[in-house]
Amino acid sequence: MKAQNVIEVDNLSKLFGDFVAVNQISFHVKAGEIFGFLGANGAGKTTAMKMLIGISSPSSGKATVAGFDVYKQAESIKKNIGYMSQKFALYDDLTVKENITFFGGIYGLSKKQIDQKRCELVEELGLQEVTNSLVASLPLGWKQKLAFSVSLLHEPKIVFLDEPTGGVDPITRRQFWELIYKAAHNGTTIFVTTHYMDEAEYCDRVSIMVNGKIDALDTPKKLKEQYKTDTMNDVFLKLARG
Ligand SMILES: Nc1ncnc2c1ncn2[C@@H]1O[C@H](COP(=O)(O)OP(=O)(O)OP(=O)(O)O)[C@@H](O)[C@H]1O
Repeated sequence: MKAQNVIEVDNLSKLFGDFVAVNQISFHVKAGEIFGFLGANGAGKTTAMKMLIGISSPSSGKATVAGFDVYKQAESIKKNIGYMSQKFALYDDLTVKENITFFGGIYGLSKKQIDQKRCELVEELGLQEVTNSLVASLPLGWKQKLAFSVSLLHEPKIVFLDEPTGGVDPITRRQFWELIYKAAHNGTTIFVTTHYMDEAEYCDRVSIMVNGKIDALDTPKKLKEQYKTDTMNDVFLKLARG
């Protein structure tokens, strides 16, 4: 692994029977980068991400995450990353405090570390009034911000976010992205999938998957120049429509 790359992917593929869900993708992500992983529904983003977080073995190709091989060192990958998706987030039937304590324990933090992290997190997110409320009772945007912060409890090198802001309004999404910027500023690498093109504009670099392949990869500025458009939305539409 080159020193500055925390994710290196080389010709990675995943087949389900005869169906090629991920087709020989190659890219790298640098330390501290916010990397947007875009594609239409069914393009293969989640399948690719599952290989990178060590829960699905590739059919062929190579990849390392945080310096660990996805085939042989999946357990080390899991210890060095954070993960958040719409489907896997927090426990609705535990309180804010209980969720932080539970996940802190899963991530191997001591009681002292958990208490300290909980104080910082509650302060940062302004959750003082709701620490003993069930997560189920919180607005979705608060749940997302809390889930993101919980995914960073063990200070992972990389955090993988699979459509983290689905279903909330643009202002709440913008607030979520402020947390992302802060984490990136502190050195955490962000790998994020999204269907919101305003969010694609916030990324350092963006890849766009079409039918299992990466058809474009660059900074939002360069992609807009290359496709002669003013918005990432138009870049996306040009690629997705072929
Ligand atoms: N376990 C599986 N078995 C068979 N096919 C699968 C499996 N998982 C995913 N696929 C197929 O692989 C393709 C890519 O799916 P994937 O979920 O990776 O897409 P995606 O880009 O994440 O889409 P979305 O934006 O809707 O989440 C789809 O056609 C999907 O039906």
